[in-house]
Amino acid sequence: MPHRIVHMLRARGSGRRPVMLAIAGDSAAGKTTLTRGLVRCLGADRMTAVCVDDYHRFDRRERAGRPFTALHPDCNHVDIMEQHLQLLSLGEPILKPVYDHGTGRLVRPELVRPRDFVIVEGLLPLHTRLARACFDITVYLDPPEPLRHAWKVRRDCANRGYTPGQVRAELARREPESAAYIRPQRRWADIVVRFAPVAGRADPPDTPLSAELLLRPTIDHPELGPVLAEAAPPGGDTAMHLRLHRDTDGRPVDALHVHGYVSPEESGPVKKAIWERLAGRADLDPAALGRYGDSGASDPLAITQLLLLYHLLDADRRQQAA
Ligand SMILES: Nc1ncnc2c1ncn2[C@@H]1O[C@H](COP(=O)(O)OP(=O)(O)OP(=O)(O)O)[C@@H](O)[C@H]1O
Ligand SMILES: O=C(CO)[C@H](O)[C@H](O)COP(=O)(O)O
Repeated sequence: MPHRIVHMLRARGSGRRPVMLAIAGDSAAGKTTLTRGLVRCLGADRMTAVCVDDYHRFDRRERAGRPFTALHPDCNHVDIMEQHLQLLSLGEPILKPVYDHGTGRLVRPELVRPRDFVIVEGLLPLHTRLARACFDITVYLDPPEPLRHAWKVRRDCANRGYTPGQVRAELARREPESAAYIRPQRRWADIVVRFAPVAGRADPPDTPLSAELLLRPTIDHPELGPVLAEAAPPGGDTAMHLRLHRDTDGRPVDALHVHGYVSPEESGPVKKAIWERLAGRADLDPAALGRYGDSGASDPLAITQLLLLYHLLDADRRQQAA
């Protein structure tokens, strides 16, 4: 059982090993946006970010003639990705392949030495049991499909040389593989994050998207109830709350909602309280959180990133105490 051996090796290893965070999701689900803020906040000298789309087996031209898309496990070196995740999780360097999204070509591999924290984002980081065994924290990004499609059209046309019609045709071609290989990874996430507009509200057009975070009991989350109650405005019209949801398997699960229209008076104390739980880390840069696109700023995104920082530092603290 190789995944059990990975669990054992990671638990037994003496000395510090990297804390591993997976961020899985479909193309243009927001993985890079979430990752970028974490790296900037914690510092690139302490955090390594790896994109597992680099393990594509075929370049864009070769893929065009195949019966599957970039989402299919057969279109990726999943076995090599697994080997590399195991090495990174034990603190060992890898020679990682590199896929250039601008040109669609596979280029010269790069040496990656894991720092204290490693974020692994991409299409299939939670696809196999062995890959999943390498992570301390797992996240799945789950925006509504129409929003993700709009993000993908905009991004692929601006940065990857596609026309809107090409992107829409590719999204349609990918749908069966999204259903078969990408979306099933949601099940393995400790935290499922959905950025979306709030239905039925007529907020000004630049209002950030709201965030809904399913906080599954597979890891220990910070106690947010009292913090939210304290920050709630008088009258009880709250823009941030914890509710009990039914997960896809019917089990109850906490869901944290942070609405895009949240006021700084309400979000400020909650951010401060989570920040204080980060053990007063003066070395973190809070200004890096909540940024998207060229100049967008979002409190729901900042709070999502703060919660992930909490988990990264908490996993690191537990590991050092063990
Ligand atoms: N929370 C958010 N609020 C507003 N826009 C967002 C948010 N998250 C992502 N976006 C926008 O969606 C687009 C796609 O995001 P991003 O590049 O982070 O996705 P990705 O999952 O890394 O994509 P891929 O895996 O295909 O490279 C970007 O234009 C980004 O600005
Ligand atoms: O799903 C994707 C993640 O970004 C890409 O589309 C995939 O990596 C292949 O890239 P492209 O076809 O744009 O060269």
